[in-house]
Amino acid sequence: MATIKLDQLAHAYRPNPQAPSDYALRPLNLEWRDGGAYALLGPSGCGKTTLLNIISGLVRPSEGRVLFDGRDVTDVPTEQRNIAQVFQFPVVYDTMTVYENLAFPLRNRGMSRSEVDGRVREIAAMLDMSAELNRRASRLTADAKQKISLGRGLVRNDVAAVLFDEPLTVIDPALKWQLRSQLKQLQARVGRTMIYVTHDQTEAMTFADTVVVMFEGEVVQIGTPAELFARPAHTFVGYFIGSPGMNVLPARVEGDRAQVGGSTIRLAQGYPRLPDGERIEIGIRPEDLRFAASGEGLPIRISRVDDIGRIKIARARFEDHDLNLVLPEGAQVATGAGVAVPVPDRVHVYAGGHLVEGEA
Ligand SMILES: Nc1ncnc2c1ncn2[C@@H]1O[C@H](COP(=O)(O)OP(=O)(O)OP(=O)(O)O)[C@@H](O)[C@H]1O
Repeated sequence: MATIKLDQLAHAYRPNPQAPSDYALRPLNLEWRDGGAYALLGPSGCGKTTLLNIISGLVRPSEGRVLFDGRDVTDVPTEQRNIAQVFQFPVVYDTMTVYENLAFPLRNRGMSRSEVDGRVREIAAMLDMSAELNRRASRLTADAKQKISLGRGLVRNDVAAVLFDEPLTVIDPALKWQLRSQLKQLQARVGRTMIYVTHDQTEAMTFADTVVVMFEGEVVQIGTPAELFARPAHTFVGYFIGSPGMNVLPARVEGDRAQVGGSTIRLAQGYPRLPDGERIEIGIRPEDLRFAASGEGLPIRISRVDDIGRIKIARARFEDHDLNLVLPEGAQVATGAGVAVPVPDRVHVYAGGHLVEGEA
């Protein structure tokens, strides 16, 4: 196990990068705690795989260093980094049995027969594969093969970290739920540093204690699932996490007032130091807007109410913008006019996409 530190790291696939957009990974400093359960979350093309491959050594960063427990491994090849990696698609030996597949990484390291047997049976039990140990891998479904890949990633207990790159892509949706929570339990039990790459917020939130959110080659927020939800550090985080995502509205902010079109929204704090020339927006979660038929609030017109079971979502227009409100269970709201009342201390202010701290 190891603490993994990325020091002034950046990566460009093209030579002589100049503009930020030339980088697949923009400069970052990041420390992955020993034994932590991390998710690396972001949309397609944001640089997740690049970052993972830099940690495993498949890609050499064009700038900066990778340190394992303080040791510089930037130029150390993958095989010597002691990393287990699980990919999107199964990597198994078809001619071997499930048992032999799981035993392979251990036998390779010269572990004794009884130790190998103990580890293989333990991992198989964790993955509900004990009954299939003697079956040949070629006879198994894609789901089962991917479970073997997961098992092979988890079977060694001497690895610096286990890296998962969208490991549940080929798994049947019903089994996905089960495997996702099993993986979380496994992580807690084996206590190894694990980094799980995904573009699926539910997968990230279920697996990780700490979620690292990436957007356009940049790490835009690192936090617990609750922190990401409560205080998105970037408009992208607000939009990407939560269902529906945060409402983001262009605004003019002066002191403790935000102006959206002809409406004024009171803020919990003042914002005297907003940078010049940046796009100013406010973000309000649909959960932080209360609907009222009339009274003080933002004038809205509800066009549709979607009942999605536990909650209802009102789709509305406000000052020429779309606005979503989450309505509590049992709320009876018809389409038409009303007001939306925001919780003042949950209205966030953003400049150029990044959260700005208010001043009391
Ligand atoms: N070998 C490569 N050569 C050149 N450009 C690359 C290479 N690999 C990735 N890129 C580019 O780097 C950027 C980041 O890609 P990366 O695969 O790291 O993103 P990702 O978030 O993992 O996306 P996905 O979820 O689609 O795999 C993208 O613009 C991609 O086109």
